[in-house]
Amino acid sequence: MTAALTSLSDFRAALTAAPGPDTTATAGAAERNGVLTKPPGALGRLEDLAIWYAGWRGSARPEISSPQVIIFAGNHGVTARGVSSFPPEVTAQMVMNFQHGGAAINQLSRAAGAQMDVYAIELDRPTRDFCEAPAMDEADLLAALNVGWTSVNEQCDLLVTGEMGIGNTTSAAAIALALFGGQAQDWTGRGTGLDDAGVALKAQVVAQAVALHHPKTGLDTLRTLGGREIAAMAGAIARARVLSIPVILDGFICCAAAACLLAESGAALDHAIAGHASAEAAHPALLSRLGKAPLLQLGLRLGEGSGAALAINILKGAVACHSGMSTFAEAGVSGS
Ligand SMILES: O=C(O)c1ccc[n+]([C@@H]2O[C@H](COP(=O)([O-])O)[C@@H](O)[C@H]2O)c1
Ligand SMILES: Cc1cc2nc[nH]c2cc1C
Repeated sequence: MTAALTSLSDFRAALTAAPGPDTTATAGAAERNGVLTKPPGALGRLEDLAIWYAGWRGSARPEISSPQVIIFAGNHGVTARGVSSFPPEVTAQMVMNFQHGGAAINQLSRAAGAQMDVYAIELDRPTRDFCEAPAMDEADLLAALNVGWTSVNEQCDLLVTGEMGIGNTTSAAAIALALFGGQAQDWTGRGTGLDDAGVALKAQVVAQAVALHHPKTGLDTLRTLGGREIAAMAGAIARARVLSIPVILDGFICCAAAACLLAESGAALDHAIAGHASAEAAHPALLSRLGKAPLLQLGLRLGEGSGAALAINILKGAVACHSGMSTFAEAGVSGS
């Protein structure tokens, strides 16, 4: 089992020191891609995906056989301000639903052939209302990062992190505002279904929180404005980076977690792609700040890792073509 980190500086150091992709495998995969039985470029983005995946797995002809989907759940003190259209008890109720196999992500994980794990993190101890105080202290942040860090199956060959947390689009909007600037309205959306008046109130909450803390680093942004499930996603994505396990990012909240890592290290997300653009209004802008183009755009706004889980099969398709197709020479097909 993965050992827990003992300090935030250990976390930073591990993230910064993580190795990049295997350039020999990348070059080998690019060469193989050039001789497969198809017109050059005919598989479009699938070709780039397969070569990228090959580099991270250290093999010019890789396979995807063991994806892992991990769902983290947390509760948010800021829900007391009326920022969500659902009550906070839904977080724990949905955790039960995940555990009984009844949620969308259970079905999508099964359809993708993925192992699915669920971590409910101190649901009866919500983070503090970040309009009044930092959401977490350093010990809370480290504990939540460690839930994610230690949850990654070292044998998996692809990771999706998803979340459940009523109120967490407020937290994600505050993180985006703190890291990327602009106006609170630019990052504030409807979440589970607020009306216009609700969105206006939520934007005030987001502005107030960022004005109170204006954090200077990615980890301090996570601590002051984040939530436990958001920190756990960051911990898992970072652990995957250290283990060279490719990651598919999910919606607005998952990308806010990822953005905190990017603020710590410019190469922190090189092992990650964007599964989809969610219907949360600011998600496309957040993806562009991460430098990621989404694979899917289906109008999803569920969270739970749902869009990323759907994208597993696209990546599987890319890698299956890359590794399974015959070359022109093998198939006796004439080249151009
Ligand atoms: O993934 C997204 O882009 C997304 C967009 C809107 C809502 N959600 C989900 O809805 C919950 C947060 O919405 P809210 O309105 O309570 O902040 C949380 O459980 C998320 O998983 C997720
Ligand atoms: C029912 C429900 C399911 C969810 N799954 C992720 N976020 C959610 C929010 C609600 C409200």
